[in-house]
Amino acid sequence: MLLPFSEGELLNLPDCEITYVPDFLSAESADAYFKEFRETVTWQQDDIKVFGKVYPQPRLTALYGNNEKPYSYSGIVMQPQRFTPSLIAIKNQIETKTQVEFTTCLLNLYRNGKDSNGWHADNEKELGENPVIASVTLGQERYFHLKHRSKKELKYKILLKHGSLLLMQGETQHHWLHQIPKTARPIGERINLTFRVIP
Ligand SMILES: O=C(O)CCC(=O)C(=O)O
Ligand SMILES: [Fe+2]
Repeated sequence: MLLPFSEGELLNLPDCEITYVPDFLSAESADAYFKEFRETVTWQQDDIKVFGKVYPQPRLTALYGNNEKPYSYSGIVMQPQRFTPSLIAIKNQIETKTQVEFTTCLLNLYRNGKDSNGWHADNEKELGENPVIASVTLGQERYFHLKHRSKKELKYKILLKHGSLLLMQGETQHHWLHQIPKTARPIGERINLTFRVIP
């Protein structure tokens, strides 16, 4: 994947390849995209199964793509809708930087500080051996936590700001877990777009 260092910060962590690009979108286009996706995406709340118990997922989601391939995780199977022009525009902007062609975008809406995304790796088998994930943040900034699977002392957190891009690639999903924790602070809504490759 091509990404000149001048355009992003490669996190100084072992066993992973994670790049943060804080100013990926201008504030104006990030504002406009937030408003558009908030209003026009058909957000759904699925149930997830954790240790045999069923809970409503603590955020809303939607799936878009340029093929018919479903995406399955945590016992949920999502069918994609066709990419919208705005999702295609953002995807093209990411592809220019990364030289990777993305097929699918999972959108997350965190309505407030109680919404979250628990510890996981994006290692579903449809994503291939070394998944490439391009994650765009719109709206409220939230912390993104990382922890190494076996070296328990290795932890990291990064504040993902409005209009930023975070790229995970290489062996990242084999060795690290990530989460968006809850926060007790009164905060606003955040939309996250995670572009993925499901060939
Ligand atoms: O909201 C985020 O920044 C992370 C989302 C995520 O990890 C996922 O959808 O797999
Ligand atoms: Fe993830």
